[in-house]
Amino acid sequence: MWGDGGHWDMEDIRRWRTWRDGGYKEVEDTGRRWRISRDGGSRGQPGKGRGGPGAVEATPGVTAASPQVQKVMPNDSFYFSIVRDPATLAESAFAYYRAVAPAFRRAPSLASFVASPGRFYQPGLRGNHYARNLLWFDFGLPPVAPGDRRAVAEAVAEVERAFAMVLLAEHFDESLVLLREALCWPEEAVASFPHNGRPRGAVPRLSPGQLARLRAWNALDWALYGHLNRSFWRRAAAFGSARMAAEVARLRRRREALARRCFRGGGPLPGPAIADGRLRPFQPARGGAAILGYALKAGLEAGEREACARMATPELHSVPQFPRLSYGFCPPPI
Ligand SMILES: Nc1ncnc2c1ncn2[C@@H]1O[C@H](COP(=O)(O)OS(=O)(=O)O)[C@@H](OP(=O)(O)O)[C@H]1O
Repeated sequence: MWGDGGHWDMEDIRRWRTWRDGGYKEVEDTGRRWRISRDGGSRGQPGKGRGGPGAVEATPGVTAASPQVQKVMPNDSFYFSIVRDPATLAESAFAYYRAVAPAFRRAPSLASFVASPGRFYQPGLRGNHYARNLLWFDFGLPPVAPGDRRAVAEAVAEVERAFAMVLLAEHFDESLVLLREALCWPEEAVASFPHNGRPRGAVPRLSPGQLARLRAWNALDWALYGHLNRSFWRRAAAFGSARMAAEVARLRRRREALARRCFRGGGPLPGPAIADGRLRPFQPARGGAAILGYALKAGLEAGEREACARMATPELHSVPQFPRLSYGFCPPPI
């Protein structure tokens, strides 16, 4: 994603900064931990992305939903987030957060964790939020029993109310097309590259049975994801399938051309092969697969180099630049 990414754990950060009225304001974390992630939570006044100069926020976790955030964000802020199938999210988290989640660490392998996660999981242990219902956690939703259908439905409705749009990681390009449309962004605004990926071959293939087990283990996330997935496809249908296909194809062509122009090797490289520390993605502990990033081609002229570097920069280094990039472009309504 364009510099987003939750592989960066920000548990120790108690404040985050947001841009408004030409200056930075610090927003106090309400006390619980949060992380920049592929999903997140925020209340505020969603759905008014059109027509105003309001900020655009791809939110981090729950604390973005706090009244403190609402105080400093413009009323017409456009809040969006992104979710992923909880089964593949769980596999990714197992690979990435093994060192910090006791439930993952205690399991001798992914297969044994998937076979009986309850054997290794103890609720409340520091780091175990990575091991169960991570989307739910990141959205800051209250802990409810998965069988409590009413409570689950209320929590899901709250997310739907808070976010003008929730994207799907599995359909990242379609998501970018819809986001661009909602915000009247120019095409170049969504020219971006996947970050924090793993080399092909390093991602284990889960069997249908394993996928089902992980979805059952993450039942709250599965309920949330199912709902948001349906909303996403309703929006995509309204956009039009032929139009979507054409825009996605154009986005991919643009990305390929940019990759050839900007990056050494024309694509992602394992982090350790990237000499520039500002472009090297964080590498998780405990011998996981190398996380991929991008190295710039030699000989780029200054302007191009800066543009390429922006797209190559992992979230760890690019988050501080977010505020100045956060603007919508829709003309005001007449
Ligand atoms: N553009 C795009 N399209 C599809 N998939 C993408 C994209 N960008 C990132 N990714 C995948 O997201 C995973 C990394 O996510 P994050 O950077 O958010 O990190 S985290 O897992 O939340 O910590 C990581 O998934 P895994 O490889 O399964 O771990 C990335 O491959």
